[in-house]
Amino acid sequence: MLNYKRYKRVPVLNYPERQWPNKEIQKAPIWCSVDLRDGNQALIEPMVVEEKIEFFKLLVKLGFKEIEVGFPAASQIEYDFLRTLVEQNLIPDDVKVQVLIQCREHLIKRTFEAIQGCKNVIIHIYNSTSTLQRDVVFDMNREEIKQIAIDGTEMVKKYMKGFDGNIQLQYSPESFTGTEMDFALEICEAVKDVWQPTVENPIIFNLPATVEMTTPNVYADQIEWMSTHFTDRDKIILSIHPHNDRGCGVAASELALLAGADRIEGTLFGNGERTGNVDVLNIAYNMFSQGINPELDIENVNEIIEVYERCTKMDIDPRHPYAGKLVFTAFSGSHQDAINKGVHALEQRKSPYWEVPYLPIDPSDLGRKYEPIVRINSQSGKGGVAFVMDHYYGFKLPKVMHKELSDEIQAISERQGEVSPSQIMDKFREMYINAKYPLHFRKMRTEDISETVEGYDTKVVLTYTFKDELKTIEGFGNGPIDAVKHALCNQGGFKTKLTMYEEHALTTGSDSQAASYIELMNSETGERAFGVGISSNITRSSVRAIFSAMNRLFFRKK
Ligand SMILES: CC(=O)SCCNC(=O)CCNC(=O)[C@H](O)C(C)(C)COP(=O)(O)OP(=O)(O)OC[C@H]1O[C@@H](n2cnc3c(N)ncnc32)[C@H](O)[C@@H]1OP(=O)(O)O
Ligand SMILES: CC(C)C(=O)C(=O)O
Repeated sequence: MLNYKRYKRVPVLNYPERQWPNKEIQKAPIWCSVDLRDGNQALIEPMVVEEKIEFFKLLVKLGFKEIEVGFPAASQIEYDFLRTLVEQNLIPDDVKVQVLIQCREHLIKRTFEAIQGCKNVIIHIYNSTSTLQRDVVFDMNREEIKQIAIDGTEMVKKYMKGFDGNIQLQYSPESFTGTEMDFALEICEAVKDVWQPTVENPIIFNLPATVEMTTPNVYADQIEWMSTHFTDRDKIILSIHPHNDRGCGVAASELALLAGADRIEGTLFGNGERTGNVDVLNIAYNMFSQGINPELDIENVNEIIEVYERCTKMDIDPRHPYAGKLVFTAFSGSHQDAINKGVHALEQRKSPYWEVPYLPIDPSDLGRKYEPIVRINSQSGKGGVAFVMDHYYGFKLPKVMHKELSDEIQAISERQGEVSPSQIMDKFREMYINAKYPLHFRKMRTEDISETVEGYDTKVVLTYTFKDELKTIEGFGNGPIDAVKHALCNQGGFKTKLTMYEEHALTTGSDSQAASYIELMNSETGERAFGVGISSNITRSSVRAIFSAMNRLFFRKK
């Protein structure tokens, strides 16, 4: 049996004044990417300088204005990377580079050497403040831990004197979520007192869920409590830095935004320590799907995936929100049916809003234009097959035809598994369009007859083969379709009734084709069959559909 008694419940904050449950996200936060630091420090193979440069360029292209580039005092690669950014002039003027350092003098000194030449830098100092780390890692009391932060801030003030660019200070009470709130507040206030931020150059207090320890509402309470208890709130940017240990990083971030966070640190696709940092793209796409401008240029998720996978050597899970290969694909019949109907309704209503069941956003808005929304396997239904015929080949099959084709495709999928669109089209062609034996239409001439013959106004002279023998016959009817049907029925001794007729253009432009769909009923037996014809001429496509239906009704092997 699982020994759950080994685990203590994380204390929750007693905070009944909370306001965040009544709020809504209204705008994008300040985004800060920590891919090149927190993400990178968790990789099996951390990125080399060239990979970091490529990744940095991607982040700039996506619109990140704050990018943590590493821990330059930690290793030569980290140091060299920042120097390369500076020396190759790769940091746009409107982008702040952020560097992480422990509150230790030799590391701070080295970091200031690394940032020489940068215009805008966020110096990010941290120390662990949680009850557990104070006890087992540092063996220090609250005052001693606070002193580390104060000393670190003073050291930054000392070294910034010889620096030309703009410095903003960020302080993280690391392991914040395991820290008593009054102590987290006390230590931040102590740092603030030393730093003396201004409204123009606010200090960033970054309150990390270094380890996600409990439910997202508790993190939101902690963030709102801090936000409402800070003094000089207008001189503070409240930043969050959630991890995803319980799989709730995105939820915790969203609730923390409601609770007053101004800024989010996270990574693309949630790379990072253990289960990762929060996935900032996920949050941004969530905002986008609510009609909020995410203020990131994320309209080509495939390009982001490509650079990410190459540089980090990590894969995106097929079910990853927005980015996974399968997240915009429906295999199951009822989902496909609803998507098929939803897409048609969208086209017909011409609404400016995207509203399709099971698809929270239009995949093409993320640059996922060419990926299949509907894939066909044994779980699929007639709506899915109709969707494939329409979306890949432009055939808008009449509803009454859906089942017959779908039954055939289902039989194939039960034998072989997934059925590709081209296999579906091949089957459709084989069943309907190529139903040209024994009756095969060749040509026809139509005449309007003013003096009606037996009440008909159209005469056709029809040439076709029957079992490869060429024949030319005449027929009369109300319009060419009726006249051809009568001609064939009289010639062959068949009695039929037309029970369905639909047609539409297949493509637009000068070489457009028409598709015609017909259902004929054998008036003696009640049996029915569909026929399909295509041609650049609408009359000819209808006649081909009649031939197809006649062959299938009277000559198909049962
Ligand atoms: C939650 C996070 O992600 S925090 C960021 C973590 N990232 C990294 O650690 C990656 C880069 N780090 C490194 O490469 C190394 O840690 C270095 C180069 C920075 C420092 O290396 P070292 O000095 O050899 O060792 P280490 O990091 O283990 O330092 C431990 C010492 O620093 C102290 N320390 C740890 N964090 C801090 C801090 N934030 N401020 C001040 N002192 C600290 C510890 O108490 C310990 O002290 P002790 O030696 O007296 O016991
Ligand atoms: C340095 C801090 C912000 C950190 O990475 C964390 O707490 O996860």
